[in-house]
Amino acid sequence: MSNPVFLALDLPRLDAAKELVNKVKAHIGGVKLGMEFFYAHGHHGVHEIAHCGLPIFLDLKLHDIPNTVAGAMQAIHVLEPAIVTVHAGGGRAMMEDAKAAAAEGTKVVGVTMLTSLDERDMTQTGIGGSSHDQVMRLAELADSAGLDGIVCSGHEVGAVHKQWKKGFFVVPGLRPAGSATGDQKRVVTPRQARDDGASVLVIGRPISKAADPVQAARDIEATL
Ligand SMILES: O=c1ccn([C@@H]2O[C@H](COP(=O)(O)O)[C@@H](O)[C@H]2O)c(=O)[nH]1
Repeated sequence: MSNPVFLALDLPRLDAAKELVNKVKAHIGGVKLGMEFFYAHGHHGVHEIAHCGLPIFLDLKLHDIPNTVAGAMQAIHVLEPAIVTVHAGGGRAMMEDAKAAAAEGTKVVGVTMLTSLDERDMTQTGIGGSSHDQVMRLAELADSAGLDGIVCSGHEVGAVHKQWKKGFFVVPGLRPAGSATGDQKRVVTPRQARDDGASVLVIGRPISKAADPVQAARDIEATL
Protein backbone atom coordinates (compact mmCIF):
# COMPACT_ATOMS: atom_id res chain seq x y z
CA MET A 1 0.00 0.00 0.00
CA SER A 2 1.36 3.46 -0.87
CA ASN A 3 1.92 5.98 1.91
CA PRO A 4 -1.47 7.58 2.80
CA VAL A 5 0.08 10.59 4.56
CA PHE A 6 -0.48 13.97 2.88
CA LEU A 7 1.59 16.70 4.50
CA ALA A 8 -0.42 19.90 5.13
CA LEU A 9 1.90 22.68 4.00
CA ASP A 10 0.42 25.55 6.01
CA LEU A 11 3.50 27.75 5.75
CA PRO A 12 3.56 31.39 4.68
CA ARG A 13 6.88 31.26 2.80
CA LEU A 14 7.28 29.40 -0.49
CA ASP A 15 11.00 28.74 -0.06
CA ALA A 16 10.42 27.22 3.40
CA ALA A 17 7.54 25.10 2.04
CA LYS A 18 9.68 23.76 -0.81
CA GLU A 19 12.55 23.01 1.53
CA LEU A 20 10.29 21.09 3.93
CA VAL A 21 8.71 18.98 1.17
CA ASN A 22 12.06 18.09 -0.28
CA LYS A 23 13.33 17.03 3.14
CA VAL A 24 10.42 14.75 4.05
CA LYS A 25 9.22 13.53 0.65
CA ALA A 26 10.55 10.01 1.12
CA HIS A 27 8.23 9.58 4.12
CA ILE A 28 4.95 11.02 2.81
CA GLY A 29 2.56 10.11 -0.01
CA GLY A 30 1.37 13.57 -1.08
CA VAL A 31 1.16 17.26 -0.28
CA LYS A 32 -1.92 19.21 0.82
CA LEU A 33 -2.03 22.89 -0.07
CA GLY A 34 -4.73 24.91 1.67
CA MET A 35 -6.01 28.44 1.73
CA GLU A 36 -2.98 29.94 3.46
CA PHE A 37 -0.67 28.63 0.77
CA PHE A 38 -2.97 29.18 -2.23
CA TYR A 39 -3.95 32.76 -1.31
CA ALA A 40 -0.27 33.64 -0.83
CA HIS A 41 1.32 31.81 -3.76
CA GLY A 42 -1.48 30.93 -6.22
CA HIS A 43 -0.91 28.81 -9.31
CA HIS A 44 2.80 29.61 -9.36
CA GLY A 45 3.26 28.19 -5.86
CA VAL A 46 1.35 25.01 -6.72
CA HIS A 47 3.55 24.44 -9.80
CA GLU A 48 6.65 24.96 -7.66
CA ILE A 49 5.55 22.37 -5.09
CA ALA A 50 4.45 19.96 -7.84
CA HIS A 51 8.12 19.72 -8.91
CA CYS A 52 8.63 17.41 -5.90
CA GLY A 53 6.77 14.76 -7.90
CA LEU A 54 4.14 13.92 -5.26
CA PRO A 55 0.34 14.11 -5.79
CA ILE A 56 -1.14 17.52 -4.96
CA PHE A 57 -4.27 17.91 -2.83
CA LEU A 58 -5.85 21.37 -3.15
CA ASP A 59 -7.78 21.91 0.08
CA LEU A 60 -9.64 25.02 -1.11
CA LYS A 61 -12.92 24.18 0.68
CA LEU A 62 -15.01 25.76 -2.06
CA HIS A 63 -18.38 27.02 -0.77
CA ASP A 64 -20.46 29.36 -2.91
CA ILE A 65 -23.34 29.26 -5.38
CA PRO A 66 -23.10 26.35 -7.86
CA ASN A 67 -22.10 28.51 -10.85
CA THR A 68 -19.24 30.15 -8.96
CA VAL A 69 -17.91 26.87 -7.56
CA ALA A 70 -18.05 25.28 -11.03
CA GLY A 71 -16.06 28.24 -12.43
CA ALA A 72 -13.46 27.89 -9.69
CA MET A 73 -13.13 24.18 -10.44
CA GLN A 74 -12.54 24.92 -14.11
CA ALA A 75 -9.93 27.53 -13.24
CA ILE A 76 -7.81 24.93 -11.42
CA HIS A 77 -7.90 22.21 -14.15
CA VAL A 78 -4.47 23.33 -15.28
CA LEU A 79 -3.01 22.45 -11.85
CA GLU A 80 -4.06 18.80 -12.24
CA PRO A 81 -4.86 18.29 -8.54
CA ALA A 82 -5.34 14.72 -7.33
CA ILE A 83 -7.93 15.88 -4.77
CA VAL A 84 -10.00 19.06 -4.28
CA THR A 85 -12.34 19.91 -1.39
CA VAL A 86 -15.72 21.63 -1.39
CA HIS A 87 -17.96 22.20 1.65
CA ALA A 88 -20.74 19.60 1.74
CA GLY A 89 -22.86 22.26 3.48
CA GLY A 90 -22.98 24.07 0.11
CA GLY A 91 -25.75 21.69 -0.86
CA ARG A 92 -26.51 19.06 -3.46
CA ALA A 93 -26.60 21.30 -6.55
CA MET A 94 -23.28 22.90 -5.64
CA MET A 95 -21.62 19.49 -5.16
CA GLU A 96 -23.10 18.11 -8.39
CA ASP A 97 -21.84 21.10 -10.37
CA ALA A 98 -18.44 20.96 -8.67
CA LYS A 99 -17.98 17.32 -9.65
CA ALA A 100 -19.19 17.94 -13.19
CA ALA A 101 -16.72 20.81 -13.60
CA ALA A 102 -13.70 19.01 -12.10
CA ALA A 103 -10.98 17.65 -14.36
CA GLU A 104 -11.10 13.95 -15.11
CA GLY A 105 -8.95 12.16 -12.58
CA THR A 106 -9.48 14.75 -9.83
CA LYS A 107 -11.27 13.42 -6.77
CA VAL A 108 -13.79 15.87 -5.33
CA VAL A 109 -14.48 15.40 -1.63
CA GLY A 110 -16.95 17.19 0.63
CA VAL A 111 -15.94 18.66 3.98
CA THR A 112 -18.61 17.53 6.46
CA MET A 113 -17.82 18.90 9.93
CA LEU A 114 -14.46 20.55 10.54
CA THR A 115 -12.25 18.63 12.96
CA SER A 116 -11.78 21.85 14.97
CA LEU A 117 -15.48 21.76 15.95
CA ASP A 118 -17.34 19.84 18.64
CA GLU A 119 -21.04 19.56 19.43
CA ARG A 120 -21.00 22.78 21.49
CA ASP A 121 -19.78 24.67 18.41
CA MET A 122 -22.49 23.02 16.33
CA THR A 123 -25.20 24.14 18.76
CA GLN A 124 -23.81 27.70 18.63
CA THR A 125 -24.21 27.71 14.85
CA GLY A 126 -27.78 26.40 15.05
CA ILE A 127 -27.11 22.75 14.20
CA GLY A 128 -28.56 20.34 16.73
CA GLY A 129 -27.75 16.67 17.23
CA SER A 130 -24.49 14.79 17.40
CA SER A 131 -21.38 15.20 15.27
CA HIS A 132 -21.84 11.57 14.22
CA ASP A 133 -25.32 12.31 12.83
CA GLN A 134 -24.18 15.51 11.13
CA VAL A 135 -21.28 13.72 9.38
CA MET A 136 -23.46 10.76 8.36
CA ARG A 137 -26.13 13.10 6.94
CA LEU A 138 -23.63 15.12 4.88
CA ALA A 139 -21.82 11.95 3.75
CA GLU A 140 -25.09 10.60 2.37
CA LEU A 141 -25.75 13.90 0.58
CA ALA A 142 -22.21 13.99 -0.87
CA ASP A 143 -22.58 10.40 -2.10
CA SER A 144 -25.93 11.10 -3.73
CA ALA A 145 -24.50 14.25 -5.38
CA GLY A 146 -21.82 12.12 -7.04
CA LEU A 147 -18.76 13.20 -5.03
CA ASP A 148 -15.89 10.76 -4.60
CA GLY A 149 -15.86 10.96 -0.83
CA ILE A 150 -15.77 13.21 2.20
CA VAL A 151 -13.52 14.83 4.78
CA CYS A 152 -14.38 13.85 8.36
CA SER A 153 -12.60 13.18 11.62
CA GLY A 154 -11.26 9.84 12.80
CA HIS A 155 -14.22 9.68 15.20
CA GLU A 156 -16.62 9.15 12.32
CA VAL A 157 -14.59 7.51 9.55
CA GLY A 158 -15.32 3.93 10.68
CA ALA A 159 -19.08 4.45 10.57
CA VAL A 160 -19.00 6.30 7.23
CA HIS A 161 -16.79 3.60 5.73
CA LYS A 162 -19.35 0.92 6.70
CA GLN A 163 -22.14 2.87 5.00
CA TRP A 164 -20.22 4.02 1.87
CA LYS A 165 -17.99 1.10 0.94
CA LYS A 166 -16.47 2.65 -2.18
CA GLY A 167 -16.05 6.13 -0.70
CA PHE A 168 -12.75 8.01 -0.52
CA PHE A 169 -12.17 9.28 3.00
CA VAL A 170 -9.84 12.12 3.92
CA VAL A 171 -9.08 12.41 7.63
CA PRO A 172 -7.34 15.42 9.22
CA GLY A 173 -7.18 16.15 12.96
CA LEU A 174 -4.49 13.51 13.45
CA ARG A 175 -2.02 13.50 16.30
CA PRO A 176 0.59 10.92 17.26
CA ALA A 177 -0.09 9.71 20.82
CA GLY A 178 0.84 12.34 23.38
CA SER A 179 1.29 15.28 21.00
CA ALA A 180 -0.39 18.68 21.34
CA THR A 181 -3.86 18.98 19.79
CA GLY A 182 -3.82 22.79 19.34
CA ASP A 183 -7.08 23.96 17.75
CA GLN A 184 -8.21 20.45 16.77
CA LYS A 185 -11.07 19.00 18.84
CA ARG A 186 -11.97 15.67 17.21
CA VAL A 187 -8.60 13.96 17.19
CA VAL A 188 -7.30 10.39 16.76
CA THR A 189 -3.89 8.89 15.99
CA PRO A 190 -2.87 8.33 12.35
CA ARG A 191 -2.90 4.56 12.94
CA GLN A 192 -6.41 4.61 14.36
CA ALA A 193 -7.72 6.56 11.36
CA ARG A 194 -6.03 4.22 8.92
CA ASP A 195 -7.39 1.13 10.70
CA ASP A 196 -10.90 2.61 10.61
CA GLY A 197 -10.84 3.12 6.83
CA ALA A 198 -9.22 6.49 6.06
CA SER A 199 -7.93 6.71 2.47
CA VAL A 200 -5.79 9.80 3.12
CA LEU A 201 -4.24 10.92 6.41
CA VAL A 202 -3.73 14.71 6.54
CA ILE A 203 -0.94 15.69 8.90
CA GLY A 204 0.45 19.20 9.28
CA ARG A 205 1.97 20.62 12.46
CA PRO A 206 3.07 17.29 13.99
CA ILE A 207 5.56 17.22 11.10
CA SER A 208 6.00 20.85 10.00
CA LYS A 209 6.49 22.23 13.52
CA ALA A 210 8.54 19.32 14.85
CA ALA A 211 12.12 20.02 15.92
CA ASP A 212 13.15 17.36 13.40
CA PRO A 213 10.45 17.10 10.67
CA VAL A 214 12.17 14.19 8.90
CA GLN A 215 12.27 12.14 12.10
CA ALA A 216 8.65 13.07 12.89
CA ALA A 217 7.50 11.95 9.42
CA ARG A 218 9.55 8.77 9.72
CA ASP A 219 8.08 8.01 13.16
CA ILE A 220 4.52 8.47 11.88
CA GLU A 221 5.24 6.28 8.85
CA ALA A 222 6.56 3.55 11.16
CA THR A 223 3.25 3.43 13.06
CA LEU A 224 1.19 2.76 9.92
O1 LIG B 1 -11.97 19.30 9.00
C1 LIG B 1 -10.86 19.68 8.61
C2 LIG B 1 -10.58 19.97 7.29
C3 LIG B 1 -9.31 20.35 6.93
N1 LIG B 1 -8.33 20.47 7.84
C4 LIG B 1 -6.98 20.87 7.38
O2 LIG B 1 -6.04 19.83 7.68
C5 LIG B 1 -4.82 20.37 8.16
C6 LIG B 1 -4.56 19.87 9.54
O3 LIG B 1 -3.37 20.44 10.03
P1 LIG B 1 -2.73 20.05 11.43
O4 LIG B 1 -1.60 20.99 11.57
O5 LIG B 1 -2.31 18.60 11.33
O6 LIG B 1 -3.78 20.25 12.49
C7 LIG B 1 -4.95 21.90 8.04
O7 LIG B 1 -4.37 22.30 6.83
C8 LIG B 1 -6.45 22.15 8.00
O8 LIG B 1 -6.77 23.26 7.20
C9 LIG B 1 -8.59 20.18 9.15
O9 LIG B 1 -7.71 20.28 10.03
N2 LIG B 1 -9.83 19.78 9.49
